[in-house]
Amino acid sequence: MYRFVASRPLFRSLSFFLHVFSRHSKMPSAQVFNTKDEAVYTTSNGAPVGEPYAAQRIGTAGPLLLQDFHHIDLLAHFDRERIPERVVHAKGAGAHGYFESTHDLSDITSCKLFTSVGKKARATVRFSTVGGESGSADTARDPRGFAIKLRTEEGNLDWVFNNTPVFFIRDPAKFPHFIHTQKRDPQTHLKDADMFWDYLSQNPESAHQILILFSDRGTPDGYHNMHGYSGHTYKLVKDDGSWVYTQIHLIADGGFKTFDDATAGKLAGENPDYGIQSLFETIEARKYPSWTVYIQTMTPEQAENFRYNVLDLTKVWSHKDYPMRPVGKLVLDENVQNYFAEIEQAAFSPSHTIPYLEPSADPILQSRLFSYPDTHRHRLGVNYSQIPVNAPIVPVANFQRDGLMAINNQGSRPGYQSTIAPLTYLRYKGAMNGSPRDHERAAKHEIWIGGAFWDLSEVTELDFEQPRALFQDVMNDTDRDHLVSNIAGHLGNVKSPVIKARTLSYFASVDQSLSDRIAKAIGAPSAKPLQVKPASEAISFRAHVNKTVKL
Ligand code: HEM
Repeated sequence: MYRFVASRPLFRSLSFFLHVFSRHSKMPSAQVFNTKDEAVYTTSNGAPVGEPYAAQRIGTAGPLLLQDFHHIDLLAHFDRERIPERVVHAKGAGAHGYFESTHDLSDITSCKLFTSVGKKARATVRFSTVGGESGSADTARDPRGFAIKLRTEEGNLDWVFNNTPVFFIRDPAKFPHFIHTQKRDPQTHLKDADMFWDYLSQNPESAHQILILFSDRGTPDGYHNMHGYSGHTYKLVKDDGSWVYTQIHLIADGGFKTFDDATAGKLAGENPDYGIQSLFETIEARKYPSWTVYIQTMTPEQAENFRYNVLDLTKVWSHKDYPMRPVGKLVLDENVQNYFAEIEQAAFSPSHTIPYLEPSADPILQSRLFSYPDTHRHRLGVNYSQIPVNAPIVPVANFQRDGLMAINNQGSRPGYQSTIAPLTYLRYKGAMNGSPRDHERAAKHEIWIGGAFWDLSEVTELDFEQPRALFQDVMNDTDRDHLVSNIAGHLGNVKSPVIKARTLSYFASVDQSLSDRIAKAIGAPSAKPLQVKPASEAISFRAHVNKTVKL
């Protein structure tokens, strides 16, 4: 009795708040159940229950009764509360908001979202760390995920981005190896510095990303004070079949704020949920976080003359040669009502795209197009796209039927191409992969002809140019001091002298003084750069195109 009397005023004000909030919620798929003041406590089949804490038993001390559905319902559901956490990016935070187009891109794309100034799409965003489990610290040194779902009139567009413009790998089969080295050792079940640097020093194309990760950008101040980058090259397509390569950037209007290593480490102990909390409280205080969305573009001809492979995710495009062009704004203005329903169950995929915004042939991106829906089927079930947070705001009409949790099973519509209730087919000229294109340039980078190769990229001197420029020209003295001490703090834990020496060679390939400063800090001998082929022996994108494409 005491429990109910004591908790009722709190329950009443909370449920009133949820009720009011849900009525005004702009989030189309947010669901709030039983928040009305007069809600009656029930079993899952809606039958009223007198006392939630009571269990049926024989007498007052005998065994429990199987007929007490309330009790079984309660426990059985509780036993199944957990779903698999994401294999990577398990720890996260999220909110809702909107994207608004501020500039007309109709000279380069027919994508409706980007060709009409003022067009808006409701958004759900999930930020995350990568390597840690769902209870790990928000301030860990790690890249951050920045996943955005935009609900457009032509279906959902997901931008599954990170807060760094480059990545550790460019050969997709390396991903599970790399991730395993960031997670726990199979025997000790501990994170392991030897494993971490053993992998990286064998795969030096990671150097660019590692320099960013071990700068203070590796420990952002919360989730909403950072930029987001597509990293991958995408394609913006026009109705006439012409297209440009593009890179997408979200630049935080409040700037990219970071912590130094000591502050991040302290917060990891004191408040592991710092990022979740600061995002929620910032939105509650109506200081809505916002980003300006820009693109860089490159024509197919420019791509063939670009110094780097346009499909290489370890490289950035110079802003001078490929200027940033504004596109729109992303604003987060609504906290979730129910974290699990609206964020944990959110399923983002680079393959969720809309007409005229297409993936490039970047092999990592191509591999991700498969991996995300695959993991969603495992994590959330085959009908994951019918969960309210994932459901498009436009009607879905196709021939997919049944399966676990089929909530929108498309009524009486026949499950085959039928003349009884035919579906209408919109024959876009330039829409989605494989549609007809009449432009010669499109054909050139669209029709790939060649043998089936086991492809694996090679590291050359070219791979150290951008990290070297980052270290020597972009970073200032403080940045460089922090970089050295952040790396030394981690590499100093490595036990194997061989791995330590190879890692110092890896950094010497970027800059000898960087390597020597780290070596001094960890008390190791100076190391020479890795032996790799000269930049002139790197296979250019033009050579790849000419080798595999015949018109
Ligand atoms: C071959 C390379 C990659 C593979 C196989 C891969 C695979 C995965 C998988 C399986 C998940 C878990 C998804 C889920 O359970 O919902 C995930 C999450 C994620 N990945 Fe990747 N990933 C790769 C590279 C990348 C890259 C290059 C980026 C960014 C440019 C990225 C950004 C993200 C983000 C933001 C999430 C979290 C999505 C969310 O918040 O639900 N990943 N990745």
